[in-house]
Amino acid sequence: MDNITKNLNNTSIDSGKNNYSTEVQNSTASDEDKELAPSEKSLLQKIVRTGLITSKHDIEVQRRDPKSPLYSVKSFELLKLHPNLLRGVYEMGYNAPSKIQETALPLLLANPPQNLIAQSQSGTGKTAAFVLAMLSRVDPELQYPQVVCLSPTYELAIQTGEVAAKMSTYCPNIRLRYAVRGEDVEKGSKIEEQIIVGTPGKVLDWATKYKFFDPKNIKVFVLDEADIMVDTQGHQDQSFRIRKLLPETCQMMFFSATYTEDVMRFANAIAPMSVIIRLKREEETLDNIRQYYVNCNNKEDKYNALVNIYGGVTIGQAMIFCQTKKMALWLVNQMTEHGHAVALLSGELTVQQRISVLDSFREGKEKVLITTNVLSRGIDIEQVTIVINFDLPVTVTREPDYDTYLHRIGRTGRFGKKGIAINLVSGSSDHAILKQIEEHFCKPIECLNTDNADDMEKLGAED
Ligand SMILES: Nc1ncnc2c1ncn2[C@@H]1O[C@H](COP(=O)(O)OP(=O)(O)OP(=O)(O)O)[C@@H](O)[C@H]1O
Repeated sequence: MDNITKNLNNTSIDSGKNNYSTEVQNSTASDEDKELAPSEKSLLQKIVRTGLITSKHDIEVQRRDPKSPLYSVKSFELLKLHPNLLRGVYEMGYNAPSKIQETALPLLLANPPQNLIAQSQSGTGKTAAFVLAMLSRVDPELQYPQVVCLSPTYELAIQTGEVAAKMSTYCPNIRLRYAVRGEDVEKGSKIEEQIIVGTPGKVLDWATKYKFFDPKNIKVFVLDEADIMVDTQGHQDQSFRIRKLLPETCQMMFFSATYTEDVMRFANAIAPMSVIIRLKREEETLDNIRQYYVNCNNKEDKYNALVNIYGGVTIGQAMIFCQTKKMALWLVNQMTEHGHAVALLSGELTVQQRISVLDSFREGKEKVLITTNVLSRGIDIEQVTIVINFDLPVTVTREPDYDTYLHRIGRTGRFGKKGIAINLVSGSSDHAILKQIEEHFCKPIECLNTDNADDMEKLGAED
């Protein structure tokens, strides 16, 4: 990744000049009862009944359903983005903002700046929401970092930077620098790019040890996957130490699909007077992701179920999650021995290997990616139609890890597309965990018999 410093090219953005109000907080209420056309109603019923969501038209219908996370009453024009940013957004194929985008953006762009702690379901466009806010706040005339965005993993930092690069295609003077493993700055020099996207350790080093930028100039601080940043020991220390270096007035933006009560309290303490956008528990899982479980006796049995699914469904692409690297490796060996082309991404690969595996999977060279929790969050690959939990996500004390479950299954069903999540369960403890997950999210997880042709047909029909 030599050329990781990206010049996010073209014309300038006059940030911070828009005088936004917070009227958006109530913006959806007046349109709540807007009547749908009969054809839209019947399509909606079909969606609710079958979970079949495929076309752009379906997404447009979801935009009109007040219960959908894609619901929006505004256009991007009404969000008063800079025309050059707007051009970039439309060029990315975004026709209208999602619910989180139309709610968060006016708050994030209002003056004086205010802090925001935002929750929205996986794949509903949080990244675009905070990236647009970051880009809008930059003063392109100033050649030093003004925005810091922290991601929990290398892959996610790169993905976020790539979204920013695309969105700012027509903003030539805004530039971004990645602060991730393998990236270096010449000793004694200063970073000139206005935006830093990176992982907490590297950003902290650059700010304190090497003094590559002055944290006092930072006016926007974004924590993507905020809950894990606040909740994981290493990330927490580093994120807080960075926060302490920033000016009191620095605008804080926290985004995630999940927050525990503790994390929410903590976030509120470090980002005082925040506006909070939260979901109800039953809103956290997406209806467009159908959830199943398969009864298995042991890991060999799980492997057989997997092969049945693989053979029985014309899947787009699948991500398979294992709890340990060891299990992931075992599964990769099993599958390759039996002639299946699969990719493996786990934490011990080098960063170059990780990016190359992900690129290859993104390009569709492998249909199956076997991984661990390292890829459970944020990764956005549109063609992933099935997520399989080879192992259920559990904590070290073998309690259900609800948040990881939600993030893992959220790798499919991106932005209103349909998706399937299949849990392979063996033994009574697995069953108990699955039951708890089902009850926690108040969403049914149906039994699937992979040896039964009817069941497999049902699955195939939803593919
Ligand atoms: N307004 C929009 N119109 C069309 N597509 C969009 C829009 N906003 C985002 N998308 C697309 O939706 C997909 C999911 O968006 P994104 O990755 O931002 O979701 P997220 O909420 O950050 O997900 P996660 O919780 O998994 O991190 C992406 O492929 C993105 O390009």
